[in-house]
Amino acid sequence: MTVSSAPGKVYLFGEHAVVYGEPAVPCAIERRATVSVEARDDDHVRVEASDLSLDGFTVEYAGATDGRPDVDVPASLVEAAMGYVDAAVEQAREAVDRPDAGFDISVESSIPLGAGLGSSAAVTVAGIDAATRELGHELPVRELANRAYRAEAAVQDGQASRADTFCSALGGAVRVEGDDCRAIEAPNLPLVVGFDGGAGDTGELVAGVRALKAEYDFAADTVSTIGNLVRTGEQILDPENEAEGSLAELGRLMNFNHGLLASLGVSSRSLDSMVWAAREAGAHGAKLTGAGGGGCIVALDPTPETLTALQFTPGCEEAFRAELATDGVRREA
Ligand SMILES: Nc1ncnc2c1ncn2[C@@H]1O[C@H](COP(=O)(O)OP(=O)(O)OP(=O)(O)O)[C@@H](O)[C@H]1O
Ligand SMILES: C[C@@](O)(CCO)CC(=O)[O-]
Ligand SMILES: [Mg+2]
Repeated sequence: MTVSSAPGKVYLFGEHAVVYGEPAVPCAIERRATVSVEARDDDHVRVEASDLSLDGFTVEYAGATDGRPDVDVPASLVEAAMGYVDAAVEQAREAVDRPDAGFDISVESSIPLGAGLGSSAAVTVAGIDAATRELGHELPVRELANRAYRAEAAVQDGQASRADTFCSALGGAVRVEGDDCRAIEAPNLPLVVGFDGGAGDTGELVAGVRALKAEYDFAADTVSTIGNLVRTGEQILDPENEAEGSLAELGRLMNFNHGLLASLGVSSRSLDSMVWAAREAGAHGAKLTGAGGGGCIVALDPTPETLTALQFTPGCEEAFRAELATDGVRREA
């Protein structure tokens, strides 16, 4: 059996706009998905994913792509649930040129699903890494990130950036602009996450922004304004420019970024109320993170105030400090 884990992430800046070639800065956080893979003698794939919101289920199905699990839930739900694991299996088979390889897979994760913390990227990165290693191939981390990107893009109908998967594979803080993916010096930021217990569908939310952008020039301008904001933010993050007041300025940009995302229709009542709770508690700034629609916000606050305020905010189910994960994909014993 081969086991790999990979971290989730928060976006300091730039989600959604990154899909259209603008830069973004995600940071990996110490919440991980762990995928265990064992090769089988046949071409079946059996997946145990006890953290899925379908209340946990086990399925087994045959064949390379056409076999569908025989479970008593609507096909669309199963597809949504299994899409990323399926796509990871396809990428692993292709990487080692074993189209008929079968696997027993089990997924455990401390990253809430569909909540903006990159659970899909973490599962995909860890899944491809464990499955290829199980077949005796160790992919270089950039190739792993590239394959994980292709898997996410396939599930999200071609609408994905490289940001989540690159960040999860590499760990730390990264900067992604189109195909240009690089590690940046990881700032030690006082990040606080609030989670409303809900989820959003990344594919749908991305499609919504794409439609707005196609309909209105000012929505397209909003997307490029997010890009400009990220370029300003990364200068403040640059350790060479670090100055007193940097945190306050980063926070102000996060607030601005949240407003722009909200105008693109990807916030929600509970995300907005957690953002305001954080601001009123004295956070330097707060914004939704990831695709939005529900899920998580990220705030900047070195004091305990935001964490405490979020714990008492109606609609916030969980709040925690997010430590930067310096390890990306990790080969577990
Ligand atoms: N523990 C898990 N086991 C199996 N599949 C998982 C697990 N966690 C996430 N996934 C897959 O990822 C999907 C959620 O991905 P989605 O991109 O919608 O949200 P996210 O990655 O958590 O948030 P975002 O993309 O906004 O950062 C789930 O529907 C499931 O297919
Ligand atoms: C919304 C989005 O920008 C981030 C989701 O975590 C989509 C993507 O980059 O693929
Ligand atoms: Mg995702």
